[in-house]
Amino acid sequence: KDRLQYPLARRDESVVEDYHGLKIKDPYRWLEDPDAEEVKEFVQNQVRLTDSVLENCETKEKLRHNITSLIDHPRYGSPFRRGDKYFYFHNTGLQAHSVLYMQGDLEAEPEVLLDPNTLSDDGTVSLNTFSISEDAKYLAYGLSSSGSDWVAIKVIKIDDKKVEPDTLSWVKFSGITWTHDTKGFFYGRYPAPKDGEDIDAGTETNSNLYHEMYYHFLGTDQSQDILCWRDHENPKYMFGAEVTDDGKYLFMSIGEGCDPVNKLYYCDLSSLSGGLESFRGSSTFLPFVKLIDTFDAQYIVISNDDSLFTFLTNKDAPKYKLVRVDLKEPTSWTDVIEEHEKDVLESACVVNRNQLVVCYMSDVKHILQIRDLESGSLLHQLDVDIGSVSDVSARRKDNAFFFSFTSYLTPGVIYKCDLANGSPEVKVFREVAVPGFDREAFQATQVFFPSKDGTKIPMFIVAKKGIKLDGSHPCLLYAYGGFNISITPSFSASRIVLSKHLGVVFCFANIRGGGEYGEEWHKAGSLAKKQNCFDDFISGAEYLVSAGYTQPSKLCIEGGSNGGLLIGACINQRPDLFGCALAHVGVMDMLRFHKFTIGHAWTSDYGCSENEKEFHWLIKYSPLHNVKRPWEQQTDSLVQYPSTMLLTADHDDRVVPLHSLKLLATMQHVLCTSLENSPQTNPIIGRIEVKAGHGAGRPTQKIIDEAADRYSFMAKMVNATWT
Ligand SMILES: O=C(NCC(=O)N1CCC[C@H]1C(=O)O)OCc1ccccc1
Repeated sequence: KDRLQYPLARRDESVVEDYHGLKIKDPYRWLEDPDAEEVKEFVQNQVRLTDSVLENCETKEKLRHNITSLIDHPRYGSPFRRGDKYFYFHNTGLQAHSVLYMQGDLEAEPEVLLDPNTLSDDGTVSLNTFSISEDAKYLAYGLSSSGSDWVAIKVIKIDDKKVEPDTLSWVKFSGITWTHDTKGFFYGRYPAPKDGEDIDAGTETNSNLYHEMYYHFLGTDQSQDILCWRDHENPKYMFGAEVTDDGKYLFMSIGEGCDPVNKLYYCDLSSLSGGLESFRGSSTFLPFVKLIDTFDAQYIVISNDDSLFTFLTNKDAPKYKLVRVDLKEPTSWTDVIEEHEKDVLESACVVNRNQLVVCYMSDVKHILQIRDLESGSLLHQLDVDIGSVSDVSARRKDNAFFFSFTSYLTPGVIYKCDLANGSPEVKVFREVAVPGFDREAFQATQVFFPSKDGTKIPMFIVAKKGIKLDGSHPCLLYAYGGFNISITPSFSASRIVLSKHLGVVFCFANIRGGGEYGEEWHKAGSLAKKQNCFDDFISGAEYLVSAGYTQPSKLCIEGGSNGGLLIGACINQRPDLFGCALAHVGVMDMLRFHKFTIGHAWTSDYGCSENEKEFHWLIKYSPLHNVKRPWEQQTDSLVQYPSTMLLTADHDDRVVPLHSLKLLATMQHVLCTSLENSPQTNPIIGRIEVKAGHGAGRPTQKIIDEAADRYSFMAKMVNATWT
């Protein structure tokens, strides 16, 4: 590849910061201001460079066409019930967003309730959250613009589908929780930014602190909402509301980061003499009882019979268990379902009056069981395929429930499980066929490879059937590795196209930091042990090479957000091991991430550079601070970094674009422009999207366009040929 002409970016050598006695330079600090003309110019120069590289990626249009046609199949969400109606989401195939439908019963003619595609002509307005009142009279929904985390809440009256005047602003990281009298709902927000009106919400970087919980009375102005709770002593606290199935209790969970731990307060709504109205105009908070007032563990409300409650918790149970307590005797807890010695108890919900639908994750595959609510004892095990169960939709008063199933080679099936007559009857409720996809042509296997410290790491490998393990195949290795998030099997149209037409073997490594084996697995990839994530991922790559799936020059690694950090760290640590690297919206500046938007919440996994001990963890792997020209001792020559694409977007206010921009400038300087005859011929480029954010709510066309860009870049860089 001929060497690229990179745009030069100013280095401000005067920016030096003292971290606990260590002086650290930050010459691209100026890239942190999205509104600065110089930054806009830097972005334009990078976009021009990337466009010139992408023009020569021959498979782009074929990929776009094939991904479009494979995505163009009908997709459904599990139906869910409110009142006596059914509701479900459906996308005919290429709609920018799924549409919310409702039906009187499962055979009735469905009618559109909310079509987010009508809310903008370019699909940049998306549905972030929603909730239908208990009596199915109202739908409250939160809209995001350009992929920002900021939400505006609106309300529709269901019988005439008229949009009500209610409009709630500056909502963020919030659900919508109706009281069962349908008088209104609880939600979370931040104080409006001082110059709030004229910011392009989602492009600002300031820190989100002082979250608040409010209650909105239907039909009134937001200024009339009552402030239920906030905590000025703890600016990082965030509040989530939930009303119990019987409508009696408001539960508020309090978190201060991303760890699976929360305080849990509750308010007996029936005990409020004048109801919530009596708090209008008053400055007193709701009267909460502090059931749990520490961050020792996570507590999730599963069900209650009056004051007798069932919770899902990881208290003394890193793989979770079900416990019971009577609010009248809040110190005596009993186990309902004990912690399993290997499998993670992921969810439980009440159905059929006195039964539980319980979902375990066992070696990254899901198991569904029916259990007795009172005793927790196992009644039935549902035999589902190897893959992922999601979207379990059940109500205590119903004797049937729905759940979705997907896997690498199963686009999507919705099952209905009927419990009316004793043993469960599971039937396919909806199954989508994907024209042009023949699952028999592929094979999905799970392997366990040893990491650097010997820990066995699960990995899924998907390839065309019968490939020879001769190291000749292009390979795409993906992982995340953080925040207790598990990467379970799912269908990816774009990866099927890569496999079918470019012979790509695609893999998912379940590295530490995720939730695959519960909280111990998460902790083993966090804080002082974050390097385990990188070791696991590197070992996975070495396994794929040694087992003959691929070779370094044909291996592409991909990850997003915390997974983008993974990619940034791994190309710094092992530039020789990969031919291509795709890092989406990565956290790249580990010394400053906590200063922007919601970054402060991630110190639970990363620590914070303001703490000396934690600073020394972070400086060792921070992508921005560990870019150096690779030198190969044995050949006494410079090897180069893999071809690298950093992807970000102007309205990403989850992981602000400055992370990718600073890393891009640093890599181009250290590896390319600061060296006359730089050996770096592999491109180092940035794909910077406009009117787009972190990923949630991205319209279908933008998903397709980005996939075509990044995978045609990959195809060219690993010399994959189209067949
Ligand atoms: O920040 C996150 N989630 C973590 C997140 O989005 N992260 C964590 C690291 C970078 C990025 C990612 O990997 O997507 O969500 C916002 C939130 C809501 C409620 C309570 C705390 C925080």
